Amino acid sequence: MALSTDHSTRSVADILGAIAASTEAVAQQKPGAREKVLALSHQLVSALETPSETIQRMGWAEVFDSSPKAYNLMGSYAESRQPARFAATQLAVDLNIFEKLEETHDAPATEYGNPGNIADGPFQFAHKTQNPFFIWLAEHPGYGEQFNNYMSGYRQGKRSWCDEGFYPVMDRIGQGLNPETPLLVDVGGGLGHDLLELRTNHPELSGRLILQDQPDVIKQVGNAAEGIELAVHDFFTPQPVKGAKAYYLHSVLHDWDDASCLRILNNIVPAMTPGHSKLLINENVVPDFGAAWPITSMDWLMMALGAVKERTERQWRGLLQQAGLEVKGIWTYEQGTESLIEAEVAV
Ligand SMILES: C[S@@+](CC[C@H](N)C(=O)[O-])C[C@H]1O[C@@H](n2cnc3c(N)ncnc32)[C@H](O)[C@@H]1O
Repeated sequence: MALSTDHSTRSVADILGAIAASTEAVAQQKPGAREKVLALSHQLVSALETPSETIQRMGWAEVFDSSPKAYNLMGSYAESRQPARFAATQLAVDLNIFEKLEETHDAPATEYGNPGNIADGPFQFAHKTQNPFFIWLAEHPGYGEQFNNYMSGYRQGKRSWCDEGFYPVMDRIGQGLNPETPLLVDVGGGLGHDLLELRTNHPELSGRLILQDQPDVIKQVGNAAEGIELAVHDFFTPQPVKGAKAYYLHSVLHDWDDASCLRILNNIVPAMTPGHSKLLINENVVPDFGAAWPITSMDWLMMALGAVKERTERQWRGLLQQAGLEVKGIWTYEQGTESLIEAEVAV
C-alpha cells in the first residue's frame, strides 16, 4: 500500500501546525498542554508511517531499541565511532546497565558475543525447543500460517526492489528472455508477494516465474498467485530449476547463520549458468555508521528469533565470496530500506 501523498501531506501539515501552536503552552507548563502535544505526536506518527513501519514499531522496534527511551538506554550503532560497532550511551553507563546484564547473564563466558547457535538461542530458551525457528514453525502450522500473513503485512508500504528508481530490472535481468525459460525463481518466497510485484511492475518481461517454499506455505498460497508456478522445494537440497535468469532470496539468508547460508547458496550455484544467471539477494545491508532504526531493530529481532544477525556489506561480500559468487552491485533506495545485492558466479 502506497502512502497517499495528498492526504498525508495535508494531515502532516495540519498536525505540525497544531503542535507549533501549543509549544508556548508546553514551555509554560500549562495544565494539559503536554498531554495535548503528546496526543498530536501520536497522530503525526500515524499520519506518516506505512503499515510496514507500524508493524515494526509495535511488533519489536519499541521493545528492542528504536523508541527514544529504550534506544538511548542501551546504545546504538549510530553513536559508535568504530565501524559496525554498537556503542553504549551515557545513560547506559550511568545506570550500570552492562554490569547488571553481567550479573543476570553468562555474558563474560561468551565475551559478550551475539548468540551464535541457531538451535540454542533466546527463542529456543523461551519455547523449550532445540529446533531452529523455521523448523519449529513448520511443526506448528497455525503459527506458520500467521507468520506467512505477517510477512505479507510487513511488506505493505515498503519500497519494492522492482519499483522505479530502485533496482534497474529491465537493464539487469530484462534482456535475452523468452517465455519458455525461467525468468525468476523466488526461493523461500513465502506467499509470492515479490513475484506478484514483479509481474505488476514489469508486465513486459517474459519468462517463467517460479515460487518455491515449504509444503505448508505453498498449500497456503493455493491458487492466489495466477500465472506463477508453485513448487515445494527445500532450499537445503539441490536447486531443481536450472539456468534461470535470476534466483531471488528475500529475507531468507538473514534467518540463518553463515554455515547454513553457505549450504543454501551451495545448492543454488550449480544451477546457475555462468554469464547468464544472477543471484539476487534482497536484505538489509547494515551501514558501518548511522544505521537506521528499521535495520538496527531488525538486528535485535533476528538475534532473539534465530540467534542470527543483519549483515554489513563486508559480511555479505565475504559470505558470497565463500560460495564462489562475485558481487556485481548493491542497490539501496533510501536509508532504512532493504538493499538489492546482485551476484554472479565468479569466473
Ligand atoms: C522470512 S520468510 C521470507 C519470505 C519471503 N521471501 C518474503 O520476503 O516475504 C523466510 C521463508 O523461508 C522459508 N523457508 C524456511 N526454511 C525453508 C526451507 N528449508 N526450504 C524452503 N523454504 C524455507 C519459510 O517458509 C519462509 O517463507
